Amino acid sequence: MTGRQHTPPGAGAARQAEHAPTPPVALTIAGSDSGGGAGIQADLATFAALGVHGASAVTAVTVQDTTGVHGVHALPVDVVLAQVDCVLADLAPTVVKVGMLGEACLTLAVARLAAAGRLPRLVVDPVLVSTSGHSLAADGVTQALRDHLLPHAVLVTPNTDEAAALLDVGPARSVDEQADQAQALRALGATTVVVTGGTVRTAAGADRVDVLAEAAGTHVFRSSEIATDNDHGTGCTFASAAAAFLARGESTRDAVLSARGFVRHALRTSAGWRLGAGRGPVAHTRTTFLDPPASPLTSPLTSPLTSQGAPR
Ligand SMILES: Nc1ncnc2c1ncn2[C@@H]1O[C@H](COP(=O)(O)OP(=O)(O)OP(=O)(O)O)[C@@H](O)[C@H]1O
Ligand SMILES: Cc1ncc(COP(=O)(O)O)c(N)n1
Repeated sequence: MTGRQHTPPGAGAARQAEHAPTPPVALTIAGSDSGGGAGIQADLATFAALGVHGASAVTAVTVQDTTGVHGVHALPVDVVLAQVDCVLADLAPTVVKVGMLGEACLTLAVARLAAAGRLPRLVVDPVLVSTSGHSLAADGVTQALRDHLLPHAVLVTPNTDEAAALLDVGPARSVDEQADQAQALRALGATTVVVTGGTVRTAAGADRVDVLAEAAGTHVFRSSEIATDNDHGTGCTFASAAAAFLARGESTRDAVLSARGFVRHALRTSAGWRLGAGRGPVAHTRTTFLDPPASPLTSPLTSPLTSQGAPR
């Protein structure tokens, strides 16, 4: 080739993009939701929205839409572990998020990897039952999670029903009971536990309450409920957003606060959507959180830590 090469329009931008900083990598080990609202699909969309490269190990294929779960097909344990192995070896994720495991044998196999120190900064969303009421966990999963996997987690994110099931007690009837359950779960060995989705009736409607338990104490985050029919997958989105913020370098407590802000923004953004005949997905990727790219981790995601009465 002779002379100066022709530079096509936009090539400068393309070259710049080639030199974008390497993103952090997170691995999600979770089930597929064919409707795209929860599970692997929610996790990867959330990672992408937050500038984190998402790798995935699929544990099960669910036949699912916004109206419910119509079938669950577990993948063989060795197929799941092969996905995890190759991602760990090649992409070196710095955070691993676990969602639906489905079967006790897989839960135990993942716990063995965690015990061997192979799952860095483990975030566990102990998925047991879908919001639509379909079981996503076979016999023995609850016990395997409680006795073998949770003790290795830096963060566990049960909703109030999952917390009660893991502790084999009734659902919390007050914020104090929700806090007691968060601390009781933490006593099983996880560094931090946040029990999500408590509801407190108010004169104006309702508040949603998440309670975080850590070594330093218990923190209650309380905000007004967002009126929407599109709340399918909020738990997966919350846990994967927390994993993404951990991967971006935030402390666990800050990552939880940022994840809360992300989910609330996603809920608000999708509140007017009509996707499917049932409870639609939240707006995982229609967020403007990280715009402009400069100082991406400041407002409006983060909010000061408060006990009682977090930002609305
Ligand atoms: N309608 C709502 N308004 C405000 N916050 C909400 C609403 N629904 C869920 N959240 C928040 O979303 C986060 C995770 O929600 P939640 O506890 O409902 O998870 P989950 O029950 O595991 O969700 P899912 O099972 O649907 O994936 C929490 O911070 C919770 O407070
Ligand atoms: C594959 C998969 N993982 C997790 C959930 C929980 O989400 P939800 O409680 O919103 O149904 C789900 N429905 N499907």
